[in-house]
Amino acid sequence: MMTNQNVVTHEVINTLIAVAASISNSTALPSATVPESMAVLGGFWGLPHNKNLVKRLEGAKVSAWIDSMRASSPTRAKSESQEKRSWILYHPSALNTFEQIVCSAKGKQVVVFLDYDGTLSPIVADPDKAFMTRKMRATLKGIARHFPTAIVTGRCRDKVYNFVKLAELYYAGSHGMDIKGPTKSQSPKQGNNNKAVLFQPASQFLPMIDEVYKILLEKTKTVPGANVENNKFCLSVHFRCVDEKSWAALAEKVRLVLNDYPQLRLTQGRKVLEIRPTIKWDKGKALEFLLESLGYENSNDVFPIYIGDDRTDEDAFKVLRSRGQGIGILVSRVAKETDASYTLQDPSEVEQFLRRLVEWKRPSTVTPTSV
Ligand SMILES: O=P(O)(O)OC[C@H]1O[C@H](O[C@H]2O[C@H](CO)[C@@H](O)[C@H](O)[C@H]2O)[C@H](O)[C@@H](O)[C@@H]1O
Repeated sequence: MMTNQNVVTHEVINTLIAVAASISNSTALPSATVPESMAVLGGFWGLPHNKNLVKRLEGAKVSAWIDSMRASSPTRAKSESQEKRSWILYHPSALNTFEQIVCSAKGKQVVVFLDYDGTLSPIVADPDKAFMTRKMRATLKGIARHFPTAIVTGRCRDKVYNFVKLAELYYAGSHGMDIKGPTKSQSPKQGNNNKAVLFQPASQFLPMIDEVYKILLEKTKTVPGANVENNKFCLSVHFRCVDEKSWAALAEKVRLVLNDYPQLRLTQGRKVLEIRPTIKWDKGKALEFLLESLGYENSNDVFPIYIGDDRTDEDAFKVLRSRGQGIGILVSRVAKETDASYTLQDPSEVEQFLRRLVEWKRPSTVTPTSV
């Protein structure tokens, strides 16, 4: 179905065609051959009068996804290159600058937001085995004792709860489209109120997501290593165990399926393509929703700390930047474009940072002197 929203103007189309033509190294179509209005089909530009151009545009889209996925999960870190050194200058280690960070947080309510995969658990080949260490769980427990704490993840909420297993946290699953508050309240603002917040802005998409999940399972079953994960309000197509030679073919299968679902969009993560509703909701909006639920909507006395490793975490880093509040910490060993202000290398550094936060907050114990 064509809506006003997905009809683009002649001018925009001409610009796109010129860009696409320059990408594919060919000449732009004369504007006279472009129809007056064209529908955007599932994020791909439908140009019925020139099939070759359509193919080139679609090809460009698929390779852009693949390039983006590669950039999100580089296979090895470049050694201390000039690029990395200057990146670190602008995004210093949150461990090396810990005193500076807590100095800015002094007198404010710290609220902790944590992505799951690649942040609390190391990246592994099998998404069902992305376990957190016991040490991380113990540290998280300590964090939740002192600060309101939320897990903000692309995963299905129930699945991430089964990994984390802490009832005192907020959980924002499916990229924030499924939010639930603690069932065991510890946060200072909540007192003993055990009422769980529940917010699901994409619930009308559930039947469509289920339908697309089944189609994708069927269409990708011939690609060795491909794995489709149902994250309730969104889906993940995993490329990690697929031979790189087959990536383009797998991405093309995904694109073809999505052509029939213009209400779904696609984002790229670490060797994963994520399919989700086109609603304006992301991890940044989830962060704002949670701050509001905690009563810090217009407060200057709050200091949110968001830690994440993925492109989807950038939405949350951007929100913090524009609010001018708190800090974003990117988990990465390699230089990446980011709106985060600080970095940590891997989940073990995340655990060290969180442990230092607990120690900072814990009242120092005075040893009684014996007479
Ligand atoms: O927002 P996140 O918590 O970072 O979730 C994003 C995706 O994470 C998971 O995939 C990633 O981790 C897997 C396990 O380490 C790894 O095998 C995969 O290659 C990574 O992309 C999760 O399985 C996805 O559903 C999430 O979308």
